[in-house]
Amino acid sequence: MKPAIQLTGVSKVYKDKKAVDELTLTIAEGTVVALLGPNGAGKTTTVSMILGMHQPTKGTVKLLGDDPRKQHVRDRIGAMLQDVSVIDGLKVGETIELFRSYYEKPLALDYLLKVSNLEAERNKLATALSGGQQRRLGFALALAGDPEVIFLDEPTVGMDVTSRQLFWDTVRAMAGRGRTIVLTTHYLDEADSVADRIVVINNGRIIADGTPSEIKAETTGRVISFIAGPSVTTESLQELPDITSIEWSGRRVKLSSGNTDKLITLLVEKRFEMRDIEIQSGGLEDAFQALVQQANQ
Ligand SMILES: Nc1ncnc2c1ncn2[C@@H]1O[C@H](COP(=O)(O)OP(=O)(O)OP(=O)(O)O)[C@@H](O)[C@H]1O
Repeated sequence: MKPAIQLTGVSKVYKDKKAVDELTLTIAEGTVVALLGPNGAGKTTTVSMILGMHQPTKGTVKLLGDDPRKQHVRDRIGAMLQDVSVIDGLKVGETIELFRSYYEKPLALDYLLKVSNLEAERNKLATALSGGQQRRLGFALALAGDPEVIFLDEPTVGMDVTSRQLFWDTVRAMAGRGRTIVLTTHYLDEADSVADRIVVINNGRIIADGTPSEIKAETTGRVISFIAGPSVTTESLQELPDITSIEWSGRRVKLSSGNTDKLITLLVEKRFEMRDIEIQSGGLEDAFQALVQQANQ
């Protein structure tokens, strides 16, 4: 499989902050890759270097085998970034038409309106769209030139459930047509269901890389959850060994651990007040929390 994106020893330093640290990553054509990481991990910086918007302090970036700033490369990529800038005075349909006119073989206007769920807004001024609708317009604009590589930076923020579903169906359909898709998201369930590969970044470095099931398997962690009695506090739980994360939802507490057998024994021995106990295999969310926590230790 030919690489669509190649980063070799890429670093980006802003004044005294190393946002990206010696990142080496190859993304094959036709794959959907999710870049995950906590706030400030370096995801957006990485994407902006792949797009040629920022220059690396060190290392090399190749997009479709060449410098991302070259016009023939730019013509073959589409990006939906966090800020969508709409053009004053243009309607939705006109905005999409304008973007289509930049490309040799654009996708049809009707198709773009359909997949962005903006058919009803076609004659509205783009500036009059809601935040979620503007993001969907950003998606239509990113796809306008039928790009070979598509970048989606936190694409579904502010989208309603129907638009989100349609959005991911379209992304999968684009991947089915051999397009390469790189996305960043904080919605791990979306990454789990849509990505072929997940790359976890923390402090500018890759801390895990694999299929969603490989990432989940990497942390053998499982989850114990129970409804906690009044005496159970975060502090009392933190005294127990092997807990990788503690999450509360009302009085239900969810504990992730690499050794749930030992943990449940300790919880019983130490007479923690518990009812309605459940033990589950950890999902991507738990694997992600555990990976970031391990990396920060
Ligand atoms: N233009 C800039 N000048 C200085 N520091 C910057 C700049 N852009 C990013 N940074 C810093 O670089 C680090 C990585 O930021 P980046 O936006 O790439 O993270 P991210 O993983 O995309 O985060 P988020 O999930 O919050 O979007 C952060 O510490 C951020 O404060």
